[in-house]
Amino acid sequence: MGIIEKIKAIEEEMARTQKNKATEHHLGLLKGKLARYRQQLLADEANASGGSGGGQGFEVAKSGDARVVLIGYPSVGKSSLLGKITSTKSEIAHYAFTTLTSVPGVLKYGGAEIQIVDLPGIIYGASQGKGRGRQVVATARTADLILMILDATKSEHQRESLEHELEAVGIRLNKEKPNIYFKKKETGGIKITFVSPPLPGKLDEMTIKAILRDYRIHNCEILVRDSTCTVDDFIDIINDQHRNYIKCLYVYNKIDAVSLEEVDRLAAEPNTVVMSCEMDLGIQDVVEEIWYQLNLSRVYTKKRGQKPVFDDPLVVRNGSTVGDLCHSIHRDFKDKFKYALVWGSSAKHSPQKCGLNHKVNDEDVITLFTK
Ligand SMILES: Nc1nc2c(ncn2[C@@H]2O[C@H](COP(=O)(O)OP(=O)(O)OP(=O)(O)O)[C@@H](O)[C@H]2O)c(=O)[nH]1
Repeated sequence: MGIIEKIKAIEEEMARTQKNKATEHHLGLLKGKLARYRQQLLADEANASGGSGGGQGFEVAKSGDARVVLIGYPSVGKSSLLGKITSTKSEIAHYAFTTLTSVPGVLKYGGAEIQIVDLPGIIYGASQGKGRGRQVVATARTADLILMILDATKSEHQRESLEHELEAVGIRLNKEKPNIYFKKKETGGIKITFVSPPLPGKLDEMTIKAILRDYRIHNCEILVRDSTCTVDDFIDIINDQHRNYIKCLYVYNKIDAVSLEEVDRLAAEPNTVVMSCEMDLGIQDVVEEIWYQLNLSRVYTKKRGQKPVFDDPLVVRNGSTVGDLCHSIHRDFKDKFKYALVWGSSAKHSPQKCGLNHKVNDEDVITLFTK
């Protein structure tokens, strides 16, 4: 039996099996097997095409301060959005499948440069290893944020099927890595510890052991730190190098074509923004939400006696320190650092004299003094 047939067979068996106390353990084992075969399929595909992410027009060099990847079905308005928020123009035609290669565009936000990549609207079937879908997924893995563009006039099915595809290839949306410690060992057998007893229906010792046997793991240490962890969480942890935890913003386009009630309903969903590219509605909200989700801060530098440079900020993660800023300038810059003057919301008074441990805020201005 080929790998695709094996995957199909397991999926069918899972669909047939009723979920209850007696089948819980068996279902867990099936899930583990499914993850293993899917992994193998993706690896085979990558080898066959000569490396991960191969193919024409897909390998987009990462540039700028962050990367946002647009995913969506054909004709939902991805090209229209890209045309509105970035400096790259892509052709818009009134028929499906116009975007065949990924078009990197740059979104400028207060001097920060965010790379926006539009992927072909052909993601469906990716988890079955179907050609381009798999390449789309390889690029999606490199995203700091996924923008799932959805058509407000279409059914929820579009969102569910995209989520399912991403899920099947190991991309976890808006989810933290499960709180389970796992370390393979050379000897010593299997040691499993639960910080608190597992809740009913959650991950239990018997299922862990069965999955480990299936994965041919005979020596390891496991610490389940959270009693709400599920079998799926455990499978993610043992397949950790093939998992990506990525934030996702759901963007519903074409709200001009649905009722106000429907717009309200969609807008109230978590991690969701609504817009109409055609009517130029909500586009700025999308940009602001992208910036917010990326969790970045811009810090403008200023030379002594001069005005700050507002078009070329240092861009760092929220919560970064002056030390992190120095590091982003140059690896060795910290060694030369004497002190900094900071203006802005992180400063107690303007300017505040600070050391390397001072935490900066978005839009602060800084002057660095060196030895
Ligand atoms: N009613 C309405 N139509 C829109 C809106 N935005 C885009 N469209 C239409 O939807 C169609 C597809 O738009 P594109 O921007 O090419 O969509 P795409 O997702 O890039 O499509 P592919 O290139 O096929 O992946 C075009 O005919 C647009 O005119 C909108 O806000 N409202």
